[in-house]
Amino acid sequence: MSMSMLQPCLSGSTSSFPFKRTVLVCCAPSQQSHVELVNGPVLDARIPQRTEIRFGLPSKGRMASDTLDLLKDCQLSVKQVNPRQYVAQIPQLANLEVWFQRPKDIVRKLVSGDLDLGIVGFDTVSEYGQGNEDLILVHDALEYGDCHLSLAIPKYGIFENINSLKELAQMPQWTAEKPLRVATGFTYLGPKFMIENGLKYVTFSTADGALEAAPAMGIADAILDLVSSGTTLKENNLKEIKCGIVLESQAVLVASRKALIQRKGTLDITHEILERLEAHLRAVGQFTVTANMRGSSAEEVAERILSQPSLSGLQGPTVNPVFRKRDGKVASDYFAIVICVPKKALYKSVKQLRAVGGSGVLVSPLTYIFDEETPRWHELLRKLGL
Ligand SMILES: Nc1ncnc2c1ncn2[C@@H]1O[C@H](COP(=O)(O)OP(=O)(O)OP(=O)(O)O)[C@@H](O)[C@H]1O
Ligand SMILES: O=P(O)(O)OC[C@H]1O[C@H](OP(=O)(O)OP(=O)(O)O)[C@H](O)[C@@H]1O
Ligand SMILES: [Mg+2]
Repeated sequence: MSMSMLQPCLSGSTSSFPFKRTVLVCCAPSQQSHVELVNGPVLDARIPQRTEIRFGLPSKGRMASDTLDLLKDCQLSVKQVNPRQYVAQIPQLANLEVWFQRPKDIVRKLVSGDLDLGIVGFDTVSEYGQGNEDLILVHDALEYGDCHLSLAIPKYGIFENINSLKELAQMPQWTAEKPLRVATGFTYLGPKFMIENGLKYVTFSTADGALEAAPAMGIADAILDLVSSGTTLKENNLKEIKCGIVLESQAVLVASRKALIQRKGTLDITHEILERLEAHLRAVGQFTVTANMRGSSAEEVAERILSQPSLSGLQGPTVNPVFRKRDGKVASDYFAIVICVPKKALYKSVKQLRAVGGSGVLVSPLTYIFDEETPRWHELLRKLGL
């Protein structure tokens, strides 16, 4: 494992944008030409000229398949000719190109204007976006990729009785000459967190993976890495500490503010994607339940249903008369009822339905629940000042 020492950026700066552009002048003066090296994204008021809207999705890693599955569930299936082809289409969304990229490159390319929209983990937006105001969270909770970025220390040795960030900070061992050594891939968020929490004597090293090995190898005292199940920490004799969580993360939809405002069609496409995501994620936790109930009127049936705590549905039950012909007359002594029920409460709800006379109970999955309002859309317009 190669670990390069990083200078902890203890200057207190929270943003390293805009990046600088270096212009090298080479060749003899007579045949002078300019070679422009771009060291990083430049905060530029213009956006690259193109007519297509670009949507960045994770090309591999643990976010990749869950992202495609979510889009598919929203009827936005991505058509990719083969897995090594990095450009694809979503037939439902005209004029949109999907580009498969590594999550950190999605964030970098949103900042540089080479992508307009993207789905990545919130940790990646925070680490590689570095607070850049051009990045806008359109949907902050896509409900997969859950993890948290956390500081962890060994369970043994000098750390045996250390259980909080405060106790770690107060350990007499850390001095200017012998600072706390932290191994992390989060070289922006790590130092920022330490500064904000008043840890003065800290130094950082980085590696591309298997960071949990660093303390046992004697390379670091602590690590700052993503945790989901906690198994990797446990298997390497490490523990999390109180107040040691830097951020909670899950998959998010992020956009470039400049693209939303300046690139024709971006706002409309974002609206459609957002509406589908919100409506689908609301629906995921619910079932539609239909049943028949005998009764004298729709009101009387509704009253019986509403007497049960788990049967009120999203906005109360829908009760429709079922008409039947009896002795030559059309009558309705049966009613069809429709309610939405949280998946977790399904069995309880079915029992309550039966208790008030429900029969022929049908349960079906829901694809979307479109509300009148899309709260996140209004929030987006507000952020954009529109
Ligand atoms: N246990 C976890 N460890 C790491 N990432 C996780 C975990 N659980 C969820 N994630 C999410 O998955 C994202 C992508 O992780 P993954 O390691 O697959 O990709 P990557 O970091 O781009 O690839 P690599 O680790 O090869 O550089 C993370 O940024 C995070 O949002
Ligand atoms: O809490 P857990 O469920 O155990 O997950 C946490 C581990 O998963 C990630 O590593 P990854 O699998 O990406 O391997 P890597 O170290 O090679 O990046 C992360 O960097 C942790 O090491
Ligand atoms: Mg990884």
